[in-house]
Amino acid sequence: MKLLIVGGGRMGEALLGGIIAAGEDPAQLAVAEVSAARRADLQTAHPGVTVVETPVPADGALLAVKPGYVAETARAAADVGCERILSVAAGITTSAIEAAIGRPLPVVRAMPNTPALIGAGAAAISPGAHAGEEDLAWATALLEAVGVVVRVPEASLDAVTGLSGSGPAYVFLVAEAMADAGVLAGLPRDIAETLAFQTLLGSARLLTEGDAGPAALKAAVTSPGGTTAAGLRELERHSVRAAFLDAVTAAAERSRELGG
Ligand SMILES: NC(=O)C1=CN([C@@H]2O[C@H](COP(=O)(O)OP(=O)(O)OC[C@H]3O[C@@H](n4cnc5c(N)ncnc54)[C@H](OP(=O)(O)O)[C@@H]3O)[C@@H](O)[C@H]2O)C=CC1
Ligand SMILES: O=C(O)[C@@H]1CCC=N1
Repeated sequence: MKLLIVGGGRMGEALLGGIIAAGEDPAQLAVAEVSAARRADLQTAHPGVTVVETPVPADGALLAVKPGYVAETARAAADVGCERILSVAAGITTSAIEAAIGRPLPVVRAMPNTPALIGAGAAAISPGAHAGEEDLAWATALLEAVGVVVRVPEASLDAVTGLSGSGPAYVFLVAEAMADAGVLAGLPRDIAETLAFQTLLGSARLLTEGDAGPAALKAAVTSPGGTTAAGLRELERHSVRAAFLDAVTAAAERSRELGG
């Protein structure tokens, strides 16, 4: 096996689906998942992938279990002969994983996000004490198959978790709120959702595909004395900007707590 994913939950399956969609041969992939019901779902959704209850040997193991299970699953993957470990768990440090394994195996820590499922993920990675350039290149290639990857010092991974790891949930909340607002303004639900979701998609593409930053793009929508200025005044009055600052700060702090 090229890759063993330990934990076939929401993040594990998003990465599995993204990696297969990017062209990886399912016969080279295995998933170890404790829940029998999840194993059945995974086998149906991803034909050709080896779905097992406990880890099997692979070139590398990607740990996508809850933070509390990382130490035991890292040890189990190392014990069956996986040659390097990539953990995507919030908060759990490479030194904690290395201590759990008890011998110098390369460990890389990453924080991806669920848009990896459609190849639009954002991930940051950091090496552990025994991970070299080859190990980082392995982890980068894996995650680049499903989105963009940046390298950060490990101390920054909690901030990454608060911003882009948890970030899709903030955007989905905004999407819900915009669609609700359209309904409040008198639009049918399906039309409000189509317009709200496409507005988010188009705006994200302008941010990522063009040269202009958010301030210039916002100014281009905001006519003097017009509708957008009236709407933005309400967002500022409700401290939406401060709410995002607090949300990312709280999520980063929670990531630190999970590690402790
Ligand atoms: N969801 C997200 O958007 C993101 C999550 N992450 C990280 O990914 C990790 C997984 O999160 P998420 O996918 O949301 O969680 P889930 O609960 O959806 O998935 C974890 C899965 O692992 C299974 N599991 C638990 N112990 C073992 C074990 N020993 N061997 C094999 N499988 C096991 C769980 O089974 P059971 O439920 O029966 O215990 C569950 O199916 C977390 O550490 C999280 O911090 C990182 C970035 C984004
Ligand atoms: O909510 C969580 O703890 C995980 C980590 C980042 C996204 N989901």
